[in-house]
Amino acid sequence: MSTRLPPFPDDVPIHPVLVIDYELIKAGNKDEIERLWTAGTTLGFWYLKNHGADEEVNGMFDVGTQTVALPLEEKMKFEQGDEGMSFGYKAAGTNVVDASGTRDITQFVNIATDDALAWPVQARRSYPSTVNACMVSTIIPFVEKSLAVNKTLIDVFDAKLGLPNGTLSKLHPRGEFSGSATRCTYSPPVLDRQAIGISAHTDFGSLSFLHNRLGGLQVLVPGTEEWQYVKPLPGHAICNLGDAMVIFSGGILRSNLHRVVNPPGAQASLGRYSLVYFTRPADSVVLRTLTDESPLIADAVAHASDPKMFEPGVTALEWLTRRVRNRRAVHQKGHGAWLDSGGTEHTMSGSYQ
Ligand SMILES: O=C(O)CCC(=O)C(=O)O
Ligand SMILES: [Fe+2]
Repeated sequence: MSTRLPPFPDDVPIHPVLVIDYELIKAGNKDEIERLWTAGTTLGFWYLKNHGADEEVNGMFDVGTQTVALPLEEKMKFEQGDEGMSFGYKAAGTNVVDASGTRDITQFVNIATDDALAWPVQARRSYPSTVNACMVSTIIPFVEKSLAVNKTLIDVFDAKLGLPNGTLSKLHPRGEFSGSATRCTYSPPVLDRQAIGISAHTDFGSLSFLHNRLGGLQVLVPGTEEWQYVKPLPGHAICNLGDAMVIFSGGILRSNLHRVVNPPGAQASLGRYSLVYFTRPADSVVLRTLTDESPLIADAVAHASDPKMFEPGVTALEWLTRRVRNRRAVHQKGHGAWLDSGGTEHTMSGSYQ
């Protein structure tokens, strides 16, 4: 599927995003680490090349395609439900994309890392047959690669934030239940209007390892109200930081608003598949700023305009559940649930919409 896609047009504005070389990061290259730090503290997005997961990523796109092709009735047996459970199948039209209640067009399946690592034992829930059939050949290898990449990157932020070695890593322990998951997404082509595939959001957890073939992803350009495309580059992942890292770092790190709209130009006629691995803190981790662990973070909080923002007083599981639940269409009577579906962008950019 990857070689014959229509090209991303060259006449739409694209946002400049730093390219980080994973091999150089692993080798401890100081300049590359500095560039990763710049990316994490300015936009919170970067491309990652040489991540070594191409084969697993290609396999996962096939898992996504096969799962989407199942009859809806079959997929609905694994639906997430309306109470904020993030694992399982999410049917198109079950979320809203704005305060007036417009339904989404995007379906996805989220596979819990806890289930991949416990396989064949069921840790969190069951999945469609296409997921089960590829667990050993494709999903577990993809999860292992993603865990390794994200841990390496998180360790770099740990050191740059002045935290005692492994502080952030300990908040993401492999042996404890978490919201970490693999997501295969599909949005059908919409040719007659500008459609929102995934509404404006910051990611809920710590670090996302995203793989795109078609355009459609846009970031809100910091300090403006303008959305710009992030152009998919072959072999390059797109990484972005989530709310938990903003909170842990007292706002030093950025979790930027992004959304998915129609792919641009000739790409608009194709259905859009994408793939993300989300690293999230253990369910029981209380989201709080690591002030006591780092003078740098303590200083950032001391100068923050709204330091209370970084003490939501909830666990990672509660944060995730609230954000997932409150975008479900069923909860949108009045505008309350939509307004309570946001993340750290409320004070970080002041431009949540
Ligand atoms: O599909 C994409 O490009 C982005 C997906 C995304 O932002 C998400 O699933 O959180
Ligand atoms: Fe996202």
